[in-house]
Amino acid sequence: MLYHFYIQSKKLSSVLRSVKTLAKPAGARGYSSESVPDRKVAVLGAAGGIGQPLALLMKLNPLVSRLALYDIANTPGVAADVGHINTRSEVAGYMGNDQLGQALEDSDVVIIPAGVPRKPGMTRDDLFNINAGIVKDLCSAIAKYCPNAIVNMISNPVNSTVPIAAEVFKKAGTYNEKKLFGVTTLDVVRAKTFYAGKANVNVPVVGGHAGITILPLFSQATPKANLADEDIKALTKRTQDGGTEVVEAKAGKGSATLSMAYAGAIFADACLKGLNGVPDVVECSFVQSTSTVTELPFFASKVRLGKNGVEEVLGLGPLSDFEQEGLEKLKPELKASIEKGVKFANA
Ligand SMILES: NC(=O)c1ccc[n+]([C@@H]2O[C@H](COP(=O)([O-])OP(=O)(O)OC[C@H]3O[C@@H](n4cnc5c(N)ncnc54)[C@H](O)[C@@H]3O)[C@@H](O)[C@H]2O)c1
Ligand SMILES: O=C(O)C[C@H](O)C(=O)O
Repeated sequence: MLYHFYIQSKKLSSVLRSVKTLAKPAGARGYSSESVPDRKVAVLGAAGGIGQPLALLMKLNPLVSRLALYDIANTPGVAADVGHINTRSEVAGYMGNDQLGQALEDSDVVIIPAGVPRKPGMTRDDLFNINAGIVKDLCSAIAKYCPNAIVNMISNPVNSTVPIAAEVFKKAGTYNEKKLFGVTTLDVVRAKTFYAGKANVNVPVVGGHAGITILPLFSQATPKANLADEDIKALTKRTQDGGTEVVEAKAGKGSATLSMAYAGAIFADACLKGLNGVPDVVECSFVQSTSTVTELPFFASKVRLGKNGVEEVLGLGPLSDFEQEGLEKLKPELKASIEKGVKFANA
């Protein structure tokens, strides 16, 4: 079990090895002692199903020096618990709107898993009415207290919450398209797992984060398995329905939390590495897009991360006929979700 986790966790190995490596000088981890920058990460929704294991994984990340855990309830307990782990970062818990500013001040990266999860029979869009307001308020506070932070949006529906965040930041005059990310890493994690069992593969997943808007590009998998078209179709559907598979298995007790915390920790780690100047950090993410990718204003693409957030949004690359068809099919739904978010933020 642990062995499997190790194999799957190659990208997160620096995080998971941190307990051991923290006993060594910082230089042993690829940074000289002087060059390990001070980095504050805030998790909003830190007492939730994703928030708690994500707080744990961020506490294990040696790139984090300050960890702020914010929620509307229960953060003192989570912060006390996580804070006893003897790794680099100092942990502080913040609870309630009065403490949100303190939680956010000076943050380099803000991760948002705040909001309600799905129950069986619901779509992610069914969460819009509650989560849109939560995200809008949290983003207004980000604009006020840490306008330069990188934002990792986990709260669903990501296809709409990211455009909401963009509009809030635009209104506040703080929008930086290079620093706003919808976290779609779980789609990549699933595509890799379903495609190749436990092996270390790379599969880009583009589009958005809901049903058919999730488009895994198995034709670009490396290393490539020799699979029949029917198998690729089945893998695509399973990746698109991965969230629903977990929601149904949890039978009313929420959606993916542990795999999401893992995925969120990988993405936040990539953002921190980019900020710290580590070269060639590439992850898929739902970001502001351009006509060189598609006509849609936001789209999940391979993104090169750097000191300022997005360094480069990479093109889609060659698509198979099946993927090209999937791309055309997803556009109307993704466009409508983006427009719904924009309209809500400007109402
Ligand atoms: N992007 C993805 O791939 C992905 C994957 C899984 C889940 N999600 C989404 O993440 C969200 C959270 O899921 P969960 O399972 O952790 O839910 P959860 O209910 O277990 O936790 C949510 C937490 O958010 C907190 N919260 C609510 N309003 C808040 C506010 N205004 N400020 C701060 N915190 C607030 C709650 O108190 C709770 O602790 C859901 O919207 C879910 O759909 C996204
Ligand atoms: O499916 C959900 O509602 C949660 C999340 O978006 C997921 O993909 O697991």
